[in-house]
Amino acid sequence: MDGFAGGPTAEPKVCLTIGSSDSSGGAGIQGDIKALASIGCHAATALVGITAQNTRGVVSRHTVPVPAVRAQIDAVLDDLAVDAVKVGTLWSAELVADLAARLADLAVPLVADPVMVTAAGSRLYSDDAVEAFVAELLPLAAVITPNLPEARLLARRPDEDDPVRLCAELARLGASAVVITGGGREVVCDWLFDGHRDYRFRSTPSSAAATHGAGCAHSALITGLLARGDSVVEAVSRAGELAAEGVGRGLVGIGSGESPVDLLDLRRRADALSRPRRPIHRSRPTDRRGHIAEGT
Ligand SMILES: Nc1ncnc2c1ncn2[C@@H]1O[C@H](COP(=O)(O)OP(=O)(O)OP(=O)(O)O)[C@@H](O)[C@H]1O
Ligand SMILES: Cc1ncc(CO)c(N)n1
Repeated sequence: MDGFAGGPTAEPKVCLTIGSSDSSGGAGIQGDIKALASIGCHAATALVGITAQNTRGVVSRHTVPVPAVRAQIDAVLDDLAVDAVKVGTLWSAELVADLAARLADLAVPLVADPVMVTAAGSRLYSDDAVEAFVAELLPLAAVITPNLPEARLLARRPDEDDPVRLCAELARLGASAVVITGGGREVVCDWLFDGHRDYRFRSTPSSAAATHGAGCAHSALITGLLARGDSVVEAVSRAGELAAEGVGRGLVGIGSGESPVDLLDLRRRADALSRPRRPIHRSRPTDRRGHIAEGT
């Protein structure tokens, strides 16, 4: 059972994710939708870019015009009661400035994942977008979630190896809370500064080469968990565990490069559907879904 025996007790929260399409379906907006669904959240989306991408890297990228991004965000915020917002790929300073202007008065948590380089090593930002992010979006965010190379770029500390010092520097630049993710084959450790204390969350590293989308899933999970009312520390801790599980059961075999994480446990779902169905005994004829046919 999935815990619905007595009927659902909580309504799904609504999260808006602002980011780019990944044609291979593992990261970006597609990854966010799956990660949010895995924790019972409804994902609304605003596309800022389109990548032609597979598990080996980004082949080409196209930006969505800033007014078209703004129109998507307005359409969602004007109608849906959004409980938290995530921002991913940065693309350009013009986009970052417009997002900051639109999101400045947001009354719900904003999670900013400054995606600059993908797991396969492809670059997804312009230099002026980094400066604009630090000046305009970073101060608005409840949490920022760079990985170690991204944290060095944002903090302008190219030689700093200590995540705790990088968290402190990003907090000094105005971030309310900073998570530096440290996925890897040998050690997996995320560092958090929540504005008060430093924390370290270790996960068991999965040797499976299925980390495509791990960072997007992690920040989307934090967004959904904040929407559900978790504190920053709780959300970061649980998101790290769930992301690590997603890597552990990642879809090795899909794509020849860095295969996608799996937050939705697709193998279990595929397996459940391929088992023979039990016959339905009813006195009246049923349709293919087992519904009793009308008028009989
Ligand atoms: N090999 C691994 N084993 C277990 N968990 C992992 C592994 N790699 C990453 N993770 C998990 O995924 C989360 C995201 O970490 P990672 O450092 O890979 O993000 P990222 O570099 O921003 O990813 P991306 O390039 O997809 O944006 C981490 O919190 C960690 O828990
Ligand atoms: C579109 C997109 N966003 C984010 C990432 C991060 O891995 C990616 N690979 N592609």
